[in-house]
Amino acid sequence: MGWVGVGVLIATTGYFLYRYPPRSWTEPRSFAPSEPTPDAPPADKATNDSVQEKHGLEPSTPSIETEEEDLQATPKASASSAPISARAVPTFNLDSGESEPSQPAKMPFLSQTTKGTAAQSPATDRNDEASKSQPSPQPSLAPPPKPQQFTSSSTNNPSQPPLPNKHTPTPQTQRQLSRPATVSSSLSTRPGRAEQQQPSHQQHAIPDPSISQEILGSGDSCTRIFPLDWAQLAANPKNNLRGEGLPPGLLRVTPSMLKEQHGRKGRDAWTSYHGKVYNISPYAPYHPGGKGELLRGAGKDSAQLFQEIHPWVNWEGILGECLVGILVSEHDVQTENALDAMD
Ligand code: HEM
Repeated sequence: MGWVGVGVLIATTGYFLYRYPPRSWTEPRSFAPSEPTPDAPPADKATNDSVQEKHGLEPSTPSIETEEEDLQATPKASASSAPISARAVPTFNLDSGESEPSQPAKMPFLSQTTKGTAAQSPATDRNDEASKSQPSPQPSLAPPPKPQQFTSSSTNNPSQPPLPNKHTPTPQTQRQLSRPATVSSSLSTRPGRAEQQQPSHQQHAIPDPSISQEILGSGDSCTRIFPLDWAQLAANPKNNLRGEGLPPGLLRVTPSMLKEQHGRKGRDAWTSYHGKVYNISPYAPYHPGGKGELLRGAGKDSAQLFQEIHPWVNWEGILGECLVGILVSEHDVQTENALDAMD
């Protein structure tokens, strides 16, 4: 019997050596992934079982040979080494819990998605929220900067008294210094000023012309009114901006007549500009430079003053409705009067 067993062992060993020569032992994994079949593990198991059963009948089989046979028993048995070769390639090891934490670090564009899904997990929710709340650069979480509000109290110069008196056109005191681009651009030819001015967002009532007339006799100065108010006032044909008691046509105004219209003692303030005479009293409360500045030209020609200060301002566009007459010399008027007397 012993010889028979030895013979069977030699025969078996010779058969396997013939079937799987030793040179193929060094490359058992080269063909392992090429035969991954869904039923590989059962087939592998069955093959191993059959081998074990065979070795179970051979108690004298060396363990070294058994391991060699386990690895290379059949081609399907080689496929059983697929997990080993898969472990060698980390990208295929989806079951490994070690690769998941390192994945977001390698791929930042996936880290947010990973965080987003992980944030839904209660286990990692606290850590993620803590990490989000601390270094979060989202500006939407911060309150927006409070817009700067320009109120009459904030824009008014403390040294410059407001206009809460009887001479002030009532609805304009709360919006001094605010200028609409549309009106100002139409009234001024100065380049770049329209961009600096704030858009209008208010409705302005047309001031009562009687109030404007009331201003004429006042001694107020530094009245700054919204130019739109003056534009609306000038656009109203019912407002007699030329003054009370004047004939409908243009007057022939001599320098002596002009000098008498100085704006005091209940008289309107007239001024001349390029041969035309204007009643500047209605515009006084609306003059951006102040009433006192404007009245510096009362009773005389204002061309030089006007050109020195703001040559870009459209005089005719602002004071067109205030045109009283044309400036003539004293001699012309005397001659005309003499001719009238002769007739
Ligand atoms: C005749 C004597 C006048 C004087 C002494 C005078 C003086 C001034 C002064 C000091 C300013 C302020 C300038 C500034 O804040 O930068 C000003 C602004 C202004 N004045 Fe006169 N002014 C006179 C006549 C006029 C007239 C007749 C008009 C209208 C036709 C007028 C229309 C304006 C306008 C629209 C502004 C604002 C200009 C701007 O902000 O660009 N001024 N004036």
